[in-house]
Amino acid sequence: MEFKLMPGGTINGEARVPGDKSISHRAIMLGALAEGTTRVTGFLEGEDALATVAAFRSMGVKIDGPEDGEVEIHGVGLHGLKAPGHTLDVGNSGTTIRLLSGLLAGQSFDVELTGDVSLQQRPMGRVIDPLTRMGADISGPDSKPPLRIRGSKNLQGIHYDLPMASAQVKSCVLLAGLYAEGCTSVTEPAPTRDHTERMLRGFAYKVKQNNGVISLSGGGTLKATDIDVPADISSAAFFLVAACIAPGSDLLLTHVGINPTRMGVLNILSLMGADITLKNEREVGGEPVADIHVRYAPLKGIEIPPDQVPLAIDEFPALFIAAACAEGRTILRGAEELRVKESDRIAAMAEGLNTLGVKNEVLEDGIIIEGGGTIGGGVIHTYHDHRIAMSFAIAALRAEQEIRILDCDHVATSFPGFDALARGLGLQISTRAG
Ligand SMILES: O=C(O)C1=C[C@@H](OP(=O)(O)O)[C@@H](O)[C@H](O)C1
Ligand SMILES: C=C(OP(=O)(O)O)C(=O)O
Repeated sequence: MEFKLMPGGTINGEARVPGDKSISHRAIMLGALAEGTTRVTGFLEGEDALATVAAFRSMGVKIDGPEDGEVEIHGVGLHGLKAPGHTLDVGNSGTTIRLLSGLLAGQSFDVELTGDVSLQQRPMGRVIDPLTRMGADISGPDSKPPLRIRGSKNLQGIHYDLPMASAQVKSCVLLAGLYAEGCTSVTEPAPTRDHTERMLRGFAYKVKQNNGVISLSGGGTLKATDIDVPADISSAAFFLVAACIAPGSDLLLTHVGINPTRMGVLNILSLMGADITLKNEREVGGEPVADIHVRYAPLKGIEIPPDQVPLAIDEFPALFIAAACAEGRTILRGAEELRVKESDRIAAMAEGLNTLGVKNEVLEDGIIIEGGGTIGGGVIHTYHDHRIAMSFAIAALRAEQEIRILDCDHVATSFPGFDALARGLGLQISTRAG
């Protein structure tokens, strides 16, 4: 599928974007391993979260739905999973493969995990290393998928000092820790999203946090609970930026998760001069939520504070579009993790910005973008990456010519219905098979 965008437009109205991808994955995983039935509302019916559902169904877990965002998971307890009998293909989802690696390292059966062409290029050494230290038997060619995990290993709790700021690695180690003897603890170089810790507590599992050390002990049980998944701030980010850059825009995004470990996009846009206000702040099932009101305001380029980088990691493709529309220069450093996402997001964004005539300089760990010039048009390659596709779609609001975006099927991994919602809010987007 391709997107075609006519230049210009404003963004107006009210919308609730689909459910949070990180929370949706974790709801299925913990619900499956809990005692009792977990009911989820607001679940993301995107391909990544559905890959997690399919994986647990293949391991004998009865899951009803999703239907209109509602899912019922009939938990089998921490030791109730069954051997899947075939390779688990988790598609495009890095979160699924890395978190599952931790959970499956402590099972009594062998399992193989793989994914699509993009996932097969992503580094798995980052989970193989700590899991091996815990006593797991896990390997993959060149430390990439397919991953083979041999069961019946007795895992030992370890302390792991994460070499990179990654919530997936942190979560992988903590989830393996549920099956390990003794205490498993982690420290991270910078805070990353804490949905796993919050949700474990929601399932009545004790997780401690002391002076930056996050720890739990193996051998407990998870108790089923109800989960209301907020709208995904990573999906909201495209429309936040869209409304910021298109003169005349006025947008309300409802029920968005504003967990402090996900707030980087709001903090960075505010530093750039955005007109954003949070309304109706509340807490839903252990996660803070708000309605976000955003109006057009002229943006200025900034040097992005390093502590905001892990808190906005998936939002940088959209933020690069904001930077292209801002007056002056925006500098991002310390974001080398962007190179190992669904695509090398620094390279893919730089290539697209070049196509549109936006001056930029690629750094090993970031990019410098010269904003305020004209944005042209052209043909964009997405490299199998949903966030590259959606970012260049919103760039059309300030472009002078048509933008064609190739290979947009992957948008459905995180944001099913993006094009229809975007059209309803004012983006001049059409789709075509291709
Ligand atoms: O834990 C999670 O749900 C995620 C963690 C992040 O990945 P890293 O842990 O690789 O930074 C993020 O990019 C991904 O979209 C979701
Ligand atoms: C990096 C992402 O997801 P994952 O790692 O789960 O593939 C993303 O959604 O931007």
